[in-house]
Amino acid sequence: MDTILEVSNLNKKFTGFSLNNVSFSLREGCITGFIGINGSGKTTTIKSILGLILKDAGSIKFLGEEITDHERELKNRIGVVLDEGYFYEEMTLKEMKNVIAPAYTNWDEPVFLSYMKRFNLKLNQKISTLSKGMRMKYAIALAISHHADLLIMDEPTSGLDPLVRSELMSILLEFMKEDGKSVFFSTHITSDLDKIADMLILIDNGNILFNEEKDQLLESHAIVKGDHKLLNEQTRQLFLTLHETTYGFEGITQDLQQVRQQLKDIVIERPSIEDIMLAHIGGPTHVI
Ligand SMILES: Nc1ncnc2c1ncn2[C@@H]1O[C@H](COP(=O)(O)OP(=O)(O)OP(=O)(O)O)[C@@H](O)[C@H]1O
Repeated sequence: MDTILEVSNLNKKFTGFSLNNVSFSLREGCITGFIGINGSGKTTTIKSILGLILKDAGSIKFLGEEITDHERELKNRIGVVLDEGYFYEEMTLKEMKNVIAPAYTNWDEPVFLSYMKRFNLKLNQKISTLSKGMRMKYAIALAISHHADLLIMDEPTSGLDPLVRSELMSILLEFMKEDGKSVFFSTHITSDLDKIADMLILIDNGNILFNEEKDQLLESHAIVKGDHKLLNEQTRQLFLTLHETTYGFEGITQDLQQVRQQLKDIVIERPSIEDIMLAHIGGPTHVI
């Protein structure tokens, strides 16, 4: 599968926070979830990719070309949905569209109008009167009406109810039906990714901790529960995180084969993406 976007050694320093040699690549035809807790660096990474903040160092290649060298041409092929919708509140949806559309050479008005209809959005409605869900749908309609190959979204599901979140997931899956499309979206609501993500990238404190296929990640990790007596210095090493009480333990392992060999009478369960994320950043898993 071809690489659509390649981020190499991206560095950005703020007082008290830095992106440290952030490197990852996005594959064509994949939905990639960019996960991490609040303040881990997701927005900073996305804004650096889009040139909305100036990176200190690093390279960002879109389809093999340095993005800053062919900015206008390459950005024509990227659709963007940002956390703070960069809209003028007093404008109507039509007026705002008239500001945005000319920036894209491939703008497709009939496609835009079909999304408006489908999302039940009125062109003469003011931006300020949109609910959060409607605002998100409007932002998506604007982002995908110029035949973008890559859709980049920063926390698109934040603040949305489960119904709208699930609608959004369906829209993304539909967008992916056409050949050569890719989606990169950041979220801390990892349950949104259970059904739709192909790849997962975890960032923590400005460092990439993993960039792997979702199914592979779910298969290579397991929740293990057992009697406290099974734990010793050696068996403890088999776990990424471990919660112990006087009665039992619960841990997440990446080495199930060794766990099965060394620990008997254990219960093994499938972890969620959230369990895996928290295990890698050293946060709490379940409370026993
Ligand atoms: N312009 C800025 N100046 C100084 N610090 C900043 C600036 N922008 C972001 N930061 C800091 O960088 C860190 C990472 O922020 P960022 O918004 O990238 O995290 P995030 O993973 O997107 O978080 P969230 O999920 O809460 O949106 C935070 O500590 C934030 O305060």
